[in-house]
Amino acid sequence: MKHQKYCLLIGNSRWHWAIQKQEQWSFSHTDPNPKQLKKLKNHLWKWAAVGPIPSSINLETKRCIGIKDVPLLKLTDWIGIDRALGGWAAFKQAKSQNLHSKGILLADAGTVLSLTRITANGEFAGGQLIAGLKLQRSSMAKGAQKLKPVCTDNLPANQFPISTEAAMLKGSFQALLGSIIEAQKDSNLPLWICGGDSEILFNHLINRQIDVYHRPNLVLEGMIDIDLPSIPKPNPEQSDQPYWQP
Ligand SMILES: Nc1ncnc2c1ncn2[C@@H]1O[C@H](COP(=O)(O)OP(=O)(O)O)[C@@H](O)[C@H]1O
Ligand SMILES: CC(C)(COP(=O)(O)O)[C@@H](O)C(=O)NCCC(=O)O
Repeated sequence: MKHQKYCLLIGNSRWHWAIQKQEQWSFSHTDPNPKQLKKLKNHLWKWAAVGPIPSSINLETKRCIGIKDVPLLKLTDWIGIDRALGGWAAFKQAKSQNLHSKGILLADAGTVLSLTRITANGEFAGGQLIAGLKLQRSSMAKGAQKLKPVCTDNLPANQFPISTEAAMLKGSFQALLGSIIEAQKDSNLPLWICGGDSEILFNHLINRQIDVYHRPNLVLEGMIDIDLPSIPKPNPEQSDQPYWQP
């Protein structure tokens, strides 16, 4: 089966792909791989980056999504494109289900946990940035003499573990969970959550009487939907375009 087109978001930990097969989009998250990207760079439909772009590859600038392409109001030019796209996609989905009357709060649990507030009118209204789960754990190991890198992702069930590693795992997770719960309380907005650590966070959030919607691939969904004035709209009749699977 041929892949008609794909989108790439370069994150700070991983590369995130949306791949269209026939009429269906699927999503995949890979380690950065400049060699593979070199092979397919001429076939990318749209791309965007908040992480490092390999210097050896010239990706087509007309296919790069910028802040100006995202139809939210009051966006700053320094906000991460992943926050803008995720916020727009969440706002659009909320609006289509009539869940946007108060606005929304987006939590993107990536390398950095970004909290992004969007008003009922679709305006960017600030947020918070917190070191993400892996980053918290690696920073503790780097910055404290007696803390070693954690070797597992398994979250301890015990709220107050005895071992150092389990305490690091639990503490970093609670830092994220607590930040999200507190921000949701402060904003009193429905919470949308996406990103690499969103599933485990969602599983802990659903029991907390919070209005929470889990859409792990919101940023890629935003990329698929966004119109770029510089590139033609896809022709659904044309199924023999070049393809590549990450
Ligand atoms: N295979 C994986 N590789 C790296 N991080 C992963 C993986 N699976 C889940 N994660 C979690 O995802 C988080 C990074 O989220 P991700 O959405 O990949 O970040 P980014 O968009 O910044 O590249 C990490 O904190 C980590 O705990
Ligand atoms: C906050 C981020 C580092 C998150 O990146 P990620 O963890 O998703 O790779 C990124 O959105 C970014 O570089 N933002 C620029 C600053 C801002 O949004 O205010």
